[in-house]
Amino acid sequence: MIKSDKRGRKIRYRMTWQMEMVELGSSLVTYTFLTLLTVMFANWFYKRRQKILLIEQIPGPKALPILGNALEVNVDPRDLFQVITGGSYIWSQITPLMRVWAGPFPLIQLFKCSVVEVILSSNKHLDKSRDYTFLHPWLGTGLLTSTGSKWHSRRKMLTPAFHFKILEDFLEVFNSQSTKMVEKLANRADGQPFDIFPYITLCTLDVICETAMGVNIKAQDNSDSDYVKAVYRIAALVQQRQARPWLQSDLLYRLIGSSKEHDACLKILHGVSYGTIRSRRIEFQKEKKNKLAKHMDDEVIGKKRRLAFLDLLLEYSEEGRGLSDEDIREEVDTFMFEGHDTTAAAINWSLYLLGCHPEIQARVHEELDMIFSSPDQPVTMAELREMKLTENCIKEALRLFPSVPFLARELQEEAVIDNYRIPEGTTVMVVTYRLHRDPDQFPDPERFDPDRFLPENVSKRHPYAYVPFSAGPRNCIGQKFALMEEKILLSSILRKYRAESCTRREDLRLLGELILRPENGNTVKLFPRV
Ligand code: HEM
Repeated sequence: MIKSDKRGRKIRYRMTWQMEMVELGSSLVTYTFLTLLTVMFANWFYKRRQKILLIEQIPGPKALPILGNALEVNVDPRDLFQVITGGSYIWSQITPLMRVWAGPFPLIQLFKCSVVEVILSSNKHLDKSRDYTFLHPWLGTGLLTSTGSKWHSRRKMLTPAFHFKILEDFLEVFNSQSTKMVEKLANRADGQPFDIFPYITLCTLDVICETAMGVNIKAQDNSDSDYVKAVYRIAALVQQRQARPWLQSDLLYRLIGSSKEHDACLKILHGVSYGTIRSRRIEFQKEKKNKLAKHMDDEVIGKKRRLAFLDLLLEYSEEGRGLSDEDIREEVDTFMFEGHDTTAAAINWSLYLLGCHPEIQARVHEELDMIFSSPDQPVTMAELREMKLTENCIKEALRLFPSVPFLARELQEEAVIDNYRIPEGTTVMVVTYRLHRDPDQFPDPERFDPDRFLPENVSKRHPYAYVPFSAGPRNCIGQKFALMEEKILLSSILRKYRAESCTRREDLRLLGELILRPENGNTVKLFPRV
């Protein structure tokens, strides 16, 4: 071994046998490590190659190495939805499923009911895709975004909060909040065009807070809601990240993305949800004490207590069943978002389409006039059951403009779809917007025709042809709630007013971020019905 002395002269030392052993040992470790790394890389490379070979058999557009098809969707965010659905339209003419590359990640889009059924009906493919991880800073891993055993236990825990008995108790809130909305609209019912979207959104926000959270936040009295603005902005930011692979690493997002704006939105959103939990916790404890003081505890009167959503979570946390404040917060954020934005969009789309089709609106007016003796009569379960045409209009609006225009799962094991082997780890996306326009299931698909939902027509269709609430074990937990709310809010507007839509179908611009909305709001003219 050669070393230098203080003056830089080379000196040859004799290695002791111990030193030689140490050197040999460290070389051995290095060689073993490098060999292991090479084997692991070769193994990874081989497996990836196998997957790519399988994926490449599925029809789809040509893709660049590493970037895949990402550049094709690197467009103005306002154009993204049209680009995605435009591409899917062309491919849906020749194949029920299509392959694209989201950067280095394969993504399979499904457009036909037979292939959608394979995924949605399965008990195996329940995990959400990596696109949902960009929602984690906001929604944590609440019911919408969680996977595996956490999702199972939360779903089981929260299902009783949507029991029909509880939904019936919510009728009072649906009625009172919709009355408030209709009163606010009275000032606008002068035949002048205005955007009705915010009126409906604030009403659905009030509804979800008062029903599920037990807190009246009076959003309708504060038309300039920071919460709603933050929801819209964060949805746009999340979608940008999903579409652009170079913004997906947290580090790069901090360096070149809009992370400051994202964090500012989070501050507003979490501020509202924590505030809601605090208010309800205080009320909930007061109510419990009062009940005890009056010996009104439900167990004493021999009835099992049914708790609405947030009370159920608070009860669980007080019983020490492993629900932290953070756990409650993520569910509250999930339900506040899923529970108001989806329904607001659906009511707006129904009103928009009825405003484009005066002849169908006249039939709805007729139905409502038959059911209600006065425009102010509160809606009960009996009237809800009778609103058949109104319900079919809502269903048809959800077909043409599903509030959730696509959803995605990540395969935990290989799936065979339309004879193609799709390997584990692949993202599979149901393009609901395209599925609902399949001419084999919905002839003349762009036509608004609520009679498609008459029982005799429904029975002719494939059960997975229409899935606005998703389907199977991971379907929407709030779908009954949503339909009740939509029928009450929409009918409360139409009992008092006639609506005319100011935007023609051919001029519509769609914004499909997390929720499908008209880009420029829903401009209508309202006229009082006399
Ligand atoms: C028109 C109204 C609504 C539509 C169209 C709708 C649609 C959907 C869809 C398509 C999914 C599946 C999403 C996915 O797999 O990524 C879903 C899930 C969910 N929805 Fe809704 N939804 C509506 C209203 C509501 C309401 C009112 C609530 C709550 C009160 C709600 C709560 C949820 C939750 C928590 C999930 C996740 C369920 C799970 O993964 O177990 N939704 N919804």
